[in-house]
Amino acid sequence: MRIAIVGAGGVGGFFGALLARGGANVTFVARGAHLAAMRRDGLRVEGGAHPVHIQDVRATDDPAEVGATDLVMLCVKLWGVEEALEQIRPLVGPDTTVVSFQNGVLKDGYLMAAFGAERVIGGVGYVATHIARPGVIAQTGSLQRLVFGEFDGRTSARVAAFHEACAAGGINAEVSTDIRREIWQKFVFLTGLSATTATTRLPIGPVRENPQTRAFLLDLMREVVMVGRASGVALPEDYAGECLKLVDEVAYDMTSSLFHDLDRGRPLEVRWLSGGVAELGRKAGVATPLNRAVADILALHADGRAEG
Ligand SMILES: NC(=O)C1=CN([C@@H]2O[C@H](COP(=O)(O)OP(=O)(O)OC[C@H]3O[C@@H](n4cnc5c(N)ncnc54)[C@H](OP(=O)(O)O)[C@@H]3O)[C@@H](O)[C@H]2O)C=CC1
Ligand SMILES: CC(C)(CO)C(=O)C(=O)O
Repeated sequence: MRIAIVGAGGVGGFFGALLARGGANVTFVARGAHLAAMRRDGLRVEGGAHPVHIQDVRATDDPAEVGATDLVMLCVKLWGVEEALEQIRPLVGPDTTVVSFQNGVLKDGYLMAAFGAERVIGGVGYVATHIARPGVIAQTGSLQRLVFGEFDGRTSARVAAFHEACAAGGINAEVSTDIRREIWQKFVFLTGLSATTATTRLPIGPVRENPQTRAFLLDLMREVVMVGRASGVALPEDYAGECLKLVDEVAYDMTSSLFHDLDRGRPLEVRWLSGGVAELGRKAGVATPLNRAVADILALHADGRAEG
């Protein structure tokens, strides 16, 4: 299977390395020092249970060199989507499938607008990773999981083929018949985790142990569930409670991609995460004071530091 990974960072670098290890024909679309290091030294994943080193990495900053592929995985930050979508047009032919493993619930709309709904399948990625240094992805904990599927829930040959490629690389991959709900479930978990770790500047361990920050986390997630339900997503009413159990299972020192970006002075995705909850809540008539407060507090950092 010919797979183009657009954005070879925490998510794209990690899952792309596993797909390449499993035998898929993977090309990374990358840039800057990270691209140079991958070309020179290959791509490494460190810190998790199973370190990976792919020596011969196909990587480019010019999608036209690659041409149409079977599947494109979009893994850039949400603030970089517009630029990336323009740039990757040469990767998308009549038979190409496009999937985003970005966070949030608005991402697939961007893909459908750019390439047509028929080319897009839905996806969510669970992993705690970041670029430690050029050419190297650092993983915290052992969580790694991809869930994907057709938006109409049917089983399809393209989803089955991607599932096979993931399994060959050792990815915990699942096909969903209700991918929209999966995307929202991840949104509940992620906005809780990212909002609390970024505002406290601490990993999830201490946040979930302290009764006050634990209640804050639960209430943040409850707001997202209410917005999802009001938007027609079949989330169980007590889904935030279920999510809290998931939060209790992740590594004590796990943070979030938002935390890493804040820590490094990079632009934040908060507009699409807690800010997205507040915006969707406003449209659906659901009050979201906690998510709004998180978005307002982090607004001063949303564009990153000049040197970040
Ligand atoms: N990291 C995590 O643990 C998880 C993240 N996510 C989500 O996945 C998405 C990606 O996050 P993450 O992997 O952390 O992001 P990273 O910043 O680690 O990686 C993105 C990479 O893509 C590169 N990039 C951006 N635009 C382009 C472009 N036009 N051409 C070539 N390369 C480009 C970036 O380069 P540069 O640095 O130069 O901008 C960077 O190397 C986000 O939506 C995030 O919320 C989901 C699950 C887990
Ligand atoms: C919460 C986590 C680490 C889980 O995948 C994530 O998606 C993120 O931080 O972006």
